[in-house]
Amino acid sequence: MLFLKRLEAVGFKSFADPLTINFDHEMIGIVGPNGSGKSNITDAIRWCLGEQSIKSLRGDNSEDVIFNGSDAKSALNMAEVKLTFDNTRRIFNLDYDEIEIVRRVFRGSGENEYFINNQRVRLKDVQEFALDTGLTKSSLAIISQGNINGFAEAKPLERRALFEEAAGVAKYKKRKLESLKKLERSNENLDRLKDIINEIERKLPSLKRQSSKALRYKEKKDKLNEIELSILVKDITFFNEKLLELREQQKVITSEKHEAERDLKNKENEYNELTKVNYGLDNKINSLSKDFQGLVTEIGNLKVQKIELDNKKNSLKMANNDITIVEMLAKYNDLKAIVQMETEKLAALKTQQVEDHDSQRSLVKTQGSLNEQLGALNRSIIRLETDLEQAQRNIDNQDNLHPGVKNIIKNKNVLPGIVGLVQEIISFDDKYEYAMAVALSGRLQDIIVKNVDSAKKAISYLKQNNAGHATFIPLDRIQPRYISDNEQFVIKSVPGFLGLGHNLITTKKEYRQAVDYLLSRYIICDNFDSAQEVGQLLNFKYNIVTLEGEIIRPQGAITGGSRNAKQIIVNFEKELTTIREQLAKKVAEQEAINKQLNGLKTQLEEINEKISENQASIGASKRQIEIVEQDKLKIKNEYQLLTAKNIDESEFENGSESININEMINQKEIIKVNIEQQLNVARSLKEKQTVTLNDLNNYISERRYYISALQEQVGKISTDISMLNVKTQQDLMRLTEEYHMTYEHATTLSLAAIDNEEAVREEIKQLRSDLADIGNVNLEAIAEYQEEDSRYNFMLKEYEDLNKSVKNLLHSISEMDNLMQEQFDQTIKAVNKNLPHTFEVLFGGGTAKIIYTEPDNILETGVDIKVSPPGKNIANLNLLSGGEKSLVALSVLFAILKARPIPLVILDEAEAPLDPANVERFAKYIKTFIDTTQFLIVTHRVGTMANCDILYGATMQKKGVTKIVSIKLQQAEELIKNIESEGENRVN
Ligand SMILES: Nc1ncnc2c1ncn2[C@@H]1O[C@H](COP(=O)(O)OP(=O)(O)OP(=O)(O)O)[C@@H](O)[C@H]1O
Repeated sequence: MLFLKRLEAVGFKSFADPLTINFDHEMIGIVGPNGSGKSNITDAIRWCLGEQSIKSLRGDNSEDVIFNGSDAKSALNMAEVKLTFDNTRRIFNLDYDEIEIVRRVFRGSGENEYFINNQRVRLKDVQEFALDTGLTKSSLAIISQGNINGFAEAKPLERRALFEEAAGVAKYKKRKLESLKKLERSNENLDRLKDIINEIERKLPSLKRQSSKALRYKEKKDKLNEIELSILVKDITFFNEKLLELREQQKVITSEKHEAERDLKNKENEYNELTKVNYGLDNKINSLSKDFQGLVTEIGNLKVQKIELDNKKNSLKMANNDITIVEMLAKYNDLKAIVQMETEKLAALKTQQVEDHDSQRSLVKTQGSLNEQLGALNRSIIRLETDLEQAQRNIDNQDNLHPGVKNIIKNKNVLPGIVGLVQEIISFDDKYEYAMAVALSGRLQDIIVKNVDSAKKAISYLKQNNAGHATFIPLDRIQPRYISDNEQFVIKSVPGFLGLGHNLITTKKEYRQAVDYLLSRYIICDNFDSAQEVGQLLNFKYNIVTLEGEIIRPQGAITGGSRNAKQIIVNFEKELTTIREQLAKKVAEQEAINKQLNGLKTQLEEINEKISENQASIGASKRQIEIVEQDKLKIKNEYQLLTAKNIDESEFENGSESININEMINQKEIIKVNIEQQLNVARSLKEKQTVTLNDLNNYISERRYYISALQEQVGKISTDISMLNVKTQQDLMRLTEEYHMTYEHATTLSLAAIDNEEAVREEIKQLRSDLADIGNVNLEAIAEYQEEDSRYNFMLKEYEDLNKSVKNLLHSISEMDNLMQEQFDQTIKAVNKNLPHTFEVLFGGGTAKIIYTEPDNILETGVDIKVSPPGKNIANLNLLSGGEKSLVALSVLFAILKARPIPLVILDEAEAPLDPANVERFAKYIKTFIDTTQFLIVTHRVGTMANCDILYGATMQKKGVTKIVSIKLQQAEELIKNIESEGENRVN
């Protein structure tokens, strides 16, 4: 039978050159001198079929099979052997007519590669294949000179292996061994799983308790959180609405209060004016009363005088009077002098009066202009107050800020380390407004924070609440980069260079680093020409900004055009401060004018008093003149009466009109009536004004009371606002700290509806008390329990599966045992049937029998062999000669081949110990098996060679490199002769 079709090798042992041997015959002989590489062919076949024992391949390590180099050829780095089998009889369980097996090994890595029909396979696969060929270490399919006696000398158990191989149970045994190993591993795993399951079972009940307690806690806590969050949001919303309402109320009441205060002021002014008028009326009434009384007295005096004169006249007429004329004249002259003096005094008083009136007019004029100024000032103050309110509103609302920035600033109190915005910490001269706006463009709303950690927290806050984004400048991290001293020195001399950006900013010491960081690489120039010059000097390396707001960027890009400063830097704080300053200035001006007006008022009062006093003095002076004139007239009349002539014609220009006392009395009466009328008018006026004054006084009291009530309300609202602010802040803080969200974000959530707030608050109380009752819980126990429970179930399942597979393994082992036992026993029986015959053929008589050492334990029994060569009775195989031992082994091999054919048998000088007659018998007998077995025979024996179908000669034409050539029997015989004669020569 043709089985092994071809062997190809390169680099394997002495096969340095590529070698191909076509085994196209059933009985192939290989001949050649010692060391020519014949046995290397057998080694190559075994190695290719997965032989792992390097010792049996006559080497020390796996790389020893690679060609090591010789005088003729240097060493190779790889060995490769390829075997091509005929598989038309499907000896290999593969659906191919031809099977190629390749093995390679590489020097250095020692790595082996296996291929079956060009498919890379594992060693195990190739070894399974080898079992199908029967060409394994322990089989009788490869018999060499070295192990031919081994069969006879082996122990029964070692010999059993050979029959197992022949019975084809070796592969089941191998599988059984694997199954047993697997069984052992599975049992170990079962123990391990049992331990784990026990451990989990111990832990699980306590974990379950903890988990269900934690679940109860969590359920209540979640519920509490949910409704508490709703309540919190509801409260904040309510507080916000209430705050709006209160602020509106406060505004309305404050404006009402202002209105009332203005009204009060007007009424107080009115009251003061009226009081002043009343005071004037009192003076007038007093003065008129005084005049009236004076007139009454004068009229009375005149009447008495008239009576006296009438009496005197009568007595003078009756007797010589004693009154000296001289005395009368003297008296008269005295009175004349008094009149003279009094008239001069009167003239001086009138002059003074004119002057006082002038002063009074000038003061009134000044008062008028001051009042005008005051009016304008009041209007400015109202305007500024409105602006102030607007600025404050802008600050409160912070509408100019980006949403992210606004959110951070709003929550500044709950976020750590927030310092403020860039726009809040800087100030600079107004003339740099455009330049700074350009230099800081986009950075004004950067947020300065104390450190990187604060920035991180703020960013995660923004992320968590989806509240926009912002840029942060951490003071502990930023590193300003400055323009070098040399460069500064160069540009300082350029006319129009104003300074470096950071040097033109005023800020607190602690923010200096941030300002330097933002502006230290900006150069400020007064116009574009100087900016251009600076740029050229520094090779356009830095930003250069002009006062007009043009900017030359590094590498020369220019931005410019018209701008609106107000739109550039919207700094409400600054605006607020400016308005406050303006307002303070106007209020100071208002106070100064009020002060001036008060001074004027005092001056006017003084001048009015002076005028009234002067008026009174003029009146008194006039009255005095009148009285003295009357005295003069009296003397004149008496004189006339006495002397019947005028006292002094020159003195009495109206001498023709004699003074008539009656007439004087009449005149005085008329004046008196007139004064009386004036007095009545003044008194009734005063009465009316007193009523008005009282009314005003009452009104003023009422207004004051009303204002203080309003003030009280404003105070109360302020307290309420503060309280609400505190509550809102507390709730917002809880929202941030406990729920990690902003109010705005919370309002976007779908929260539990609160229909009955009282009930919900009651529920919160109940939940809190429930939670307190539950006490300490381990929330992680929930996940732990779930994990452990599913681990437990998983382990149980594993345990069951493994248990099942153990049972399956046991079952298949027992099946394999049965199969092996049956197959083994059948094979032994079949071999025993053939052995007597094969024994007899090879020994030329006698008999042999295979026996079990433990017939009751076929599965493990050793195998012995009883032989009886012709005429001999042998108790022990060791007693046989070397040749006999070889013949026993060969007869068993042939018995096996008869019982169960093996496709390939390799015999490496197996017949060497036999004598020529036995060699002949041996070779002829082989011939009877070639229908079912292919033989590869390494031989030196002519008898064998003569029976081979083809002979190959192994030579080493190149030193150390085997070459195989096909030779004829005659050439082989000559070759053998040469070898033998060379051997004899060496011996001689
Ligand atoms: N790795 C190797 N590299 C080179 N040559 C090797 C290597 N391994 C073995 N050889 C050579 O192979 C030869 C042995 O070959 P082999 O045993 O096949 O000879 P043989 O023809 O069977 O000899 P004999 O008739 O004495 O049994 C030796 O010369 C040995 O040096």
